[in-house]
This record gives sequence, C-alpha cells and structure tokens, in this order.
Amino acid sequence: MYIVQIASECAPVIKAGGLGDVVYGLSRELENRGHCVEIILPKYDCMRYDHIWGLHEAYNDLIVPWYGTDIRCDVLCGWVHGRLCFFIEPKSWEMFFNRGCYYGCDDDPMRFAFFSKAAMEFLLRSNKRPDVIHCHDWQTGLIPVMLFEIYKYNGMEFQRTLYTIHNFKHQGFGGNEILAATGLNRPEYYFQPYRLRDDFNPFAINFMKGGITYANHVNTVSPYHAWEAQHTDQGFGLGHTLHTNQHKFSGILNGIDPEVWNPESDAYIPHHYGLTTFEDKALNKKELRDRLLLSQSDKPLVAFIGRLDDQKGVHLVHHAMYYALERGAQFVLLGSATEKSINDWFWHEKLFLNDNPDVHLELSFNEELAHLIYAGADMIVVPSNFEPCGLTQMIGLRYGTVPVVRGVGGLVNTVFDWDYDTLHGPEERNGFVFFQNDTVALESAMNRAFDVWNQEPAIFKQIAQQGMAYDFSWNHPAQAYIDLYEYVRHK
Ligand SMILES: Nc1ncnc2c1ncn2[C@@H]1O[C@H](COP(=O)(O)OP(=O)(O)O[C@H]2O[C@H](CO)[C@@H](O)[C@H](O)[C@H]2O)[C@@H](O)[C@H]1O
Repeated sequence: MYIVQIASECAPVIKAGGLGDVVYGLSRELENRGHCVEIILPKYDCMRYDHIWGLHEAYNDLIVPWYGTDIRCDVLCGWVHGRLCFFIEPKSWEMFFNRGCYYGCDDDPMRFAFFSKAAMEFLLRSNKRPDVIHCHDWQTGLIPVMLFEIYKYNGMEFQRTLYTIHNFKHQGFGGNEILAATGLNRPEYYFQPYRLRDDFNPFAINFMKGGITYANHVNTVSPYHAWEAQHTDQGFGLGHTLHTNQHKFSGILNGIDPEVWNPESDAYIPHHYGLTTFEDKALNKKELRDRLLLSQSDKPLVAFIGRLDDQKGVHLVHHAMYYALERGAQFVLLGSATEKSINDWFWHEKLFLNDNPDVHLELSFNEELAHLIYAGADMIVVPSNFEPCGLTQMIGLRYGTVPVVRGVGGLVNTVFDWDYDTLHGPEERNGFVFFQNDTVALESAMNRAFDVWNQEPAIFKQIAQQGMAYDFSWNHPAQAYIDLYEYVRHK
C-alpha cells in the first residue's frame, strides 16, 4: 500500500510531544512491512535540521490557492532517520512556520489550515495518489473535508482518509475566514450542525469535527480512551459527533519504537542493560545523579517526564514531588510548559528547591536527558487528568522503571496494579494505579510503591522486570493500522 502521513510533527526532527513519536514509529514499522510511506510536514525554522539527511528541493514554486489569490511554496524533501519527509515552506509575509515555535500563535488555525491546503495541493500537483491519506489531530482535520469537497473532483476520487485523534482537548476553531481562505467557501453549507459547525459555538467551525465527519475512518490512540471520548466529558464536547459517527470510530493502542527506546542499545545511556542484566540499570541511576548533582544514596528515585500542562495533572505532579521528598525519596522532573502561569510556578519551585540534593527540575525539552532519566529512575509518575494513550509509562516499562499512574485512558490499557488488578494474574502486573483525581489517592499509590521498594526489594525488581517483558512495540498496533488502511481503501 501507498500511505501518506500528513502531520504537524515527526520525531525527532519535529517533536513537541507524543504525536511526533507516533508518526515516526508507525511509519517505520509500516515500511519494515513493505508498505510505501511518505510524510508531509511544515518546514518550521526551529525544527532539528541535524536529523534530516539530504535535504533538497522536491517541488519548486507550488502555487497554493489562498483567499482567492495564491501563496507560493517550495517543497523540500529529505530523510529523517530513513523516513522520506516532505517539508512545505510557504513564501509569504505571514511567515507561517518561521515563528521560532511549532504551536502557540494566535493564528494557529490559519497556519494549519494553510498547511493542510498546501499538502493537498502538493499531492495533486505532484501526481501523488496514495491509497490512504493518514492525518493526525486538529491541525489536519480539514484535510478529509477538502479531499471530499474539492480534490475528489480534481482527480483524487480514489483516495481515502484515516483520521487519528491524539488529543481531543485541542480541536481548532475558526470562522468564515478559514472557509474563504481554503476555497471551501459556502458558509451556509459548512455551518450546518452535521458538518463543521461547533456544537457549542454557532459562529465557529471546528476542524476536528470536520475531520471526524468527513474521514472514512476515525480512531483515537487507545481502546479505553475511545470509550471515554464517547461516553464521558473526555470528548471535550465532541461526544455527540462521535456518537453519530460511531460506526467508523475505534481505538488503537500506540506503540513505542523499539529502535529508539531500547535499554539494550540506547545511544543516549551510558550503561546498556536488559532483562537478564537488570542490575546494570543502577549504573545509569548513578550517572543520572552525577549529571543532575543529586546526592548518591540508597533512596528510590522517582521521575516525571512530560508537558507541564493541565492534561498531565500538574497539581498532582507538584504534590508527587513534595511527597516523594517527605517519604525520603529523590525526584527528577523533566518538562516544559507553554502556559505562562504554569511555567512561572515551576520556575519558582525550581529556584526554591535549587540547593536540595534530592530533587532536580529540568524545565526544558531535552530528548537526550529524557533517555537517561527513563534508564536511571526507579519509578515514573503519570497522574494525568486525561491521557489518550500515554507514552511515558510505556517507555518507563521498557526501561524497568515502575509506573505509578492514574487509571485513565491508555494508562488503563497498559499498567496493571500490583495489589488490586483483577483482570491480570500476579505474573502480569507491572505497576501501581490510582483512580481518584486527588492527593490522597496519589499518595496511597506512591506509598504502596515505596513500601514494596523499601521492604520487599526482590518483589519490586520482579514488578520492574515483568514490565520490561511486555511488548508495547509497534508490532501489534501497526498490524491494526494496516487492517484499517485495507478496510478504508475498499470503502
Ligand atoms: N521536556 C521533555 N523533554 C524530552 N522529552 C519529552 C519532554 N516532554 C515530553 N517528552 C517526550 O514526549 C513524549 C510524550 O508522550 P505523551 O504520551 O506524554 O504525549 P502527549 O501528551 O504530548 O501526546 C498526545 O499524543 C500521544 C501520542 O498519541 C498520546 O500518547 C498522549 O496520550 C496524547 O496526550 C514522550 O516521548 C516523552 O519522553
């Protein structure tokens, strides 16, 4: 099959979070199985050019219709660790992707509407006719809409779309101006409640709703979150749209790339280890402590890695840090916040705790350090408010770092409580789970983990090793995506 991924991220060249990991990891596994995959991305000024090999011009002067006139683009092409990627670079005064950031601009809906339009125009003009166009999150929600309302009539009648939602919270809103700019026009048509009109704001179109309505199939990134999105408030207002489209909505658990995340061969960790050489994990803990100027001691080391965002339960992350210190453990936090209040808050904490030899806050995005933390920590906390899948607990499991998580979304599908899980036997349990969204519940799960660590180290090691034995690679999920591609291409 010939699959084109259209997304706003692809690790490691463009990575703000888990979306980038998924686009890269899934594409690699699909190619390993003999499928042809190409990835279309914006050409951001701030992406990691050092991860692109052989960047060259692929399409000169692509004319993208925009607001009744046009914007000219160059399309560059290069290999990101073996994946063929096309980067769209608009040449216009708006400087859509030359802002020194991936997201967070006031005109984000316009920026990504343009990207979606340009990606479709590129496919059309360069005569690329993939079997399936796989698009991701709100940034590319208008692609199925444009395919079936415009490009289908211009020579793309056989293309099909799969739309994957990694995060329901960010949906992408706009008004008439988006319709006018992209050439969709006809507000009276698109502002119908069964097309793009937002269910809660009659004056807005909703990109994600458009993607759900128009795509041949829609999925989110874990089976449990697919249920939550339809039946609880975790659909962030799209529950009704998901209900009406439930015949084409499902959940597929993400994978992690075993070449990127493998303690036996990870280039970023100084001491490799595996199931049978588990003791060597301790050498990475020592290295991590040295690097972050933490004291060497016999204390357990708890970590958090992730975006510092309301989604990740920042208040519980904060509480976990102080509770770990209170219980005589060490804590390492690696995260970055886009919201100013959260950023200020954690910078304040960082300065306050600066001289404490048992805690380190690294407030930046640092891929290399993330690998060392996964390898060096004993436990990883994931106290999310909601979590469509969650990769950090899966990576933690792979590195023998025991997850302590809140039982939501994909965390339910991947972490099985040592004491209380009734669906998995003791030999399958791999972590600690709490359910209520409060400090008491968090503390009780952390307590249970600390107690096992302190009083029954052999059992703690057993839990860690049971986690390492799980196969959360792309092996199974890639097959599920291939089955879906086959299904939609014959629709
Ligand atoms: N400061 C930092 N420095 C270095 N690395 C950092 C970092 N902060 C985060 N990372 C890395 O980014 C990834 C984050 O994965 P998550 O599953 O938490 O993704 P996120 O919530 O962004 O994405 C959404 O999409 C993914 C993919 O579908 C879903 O798993 C998830 O539930 C959903 O919210 C991990 O690889 C982590 O190591």
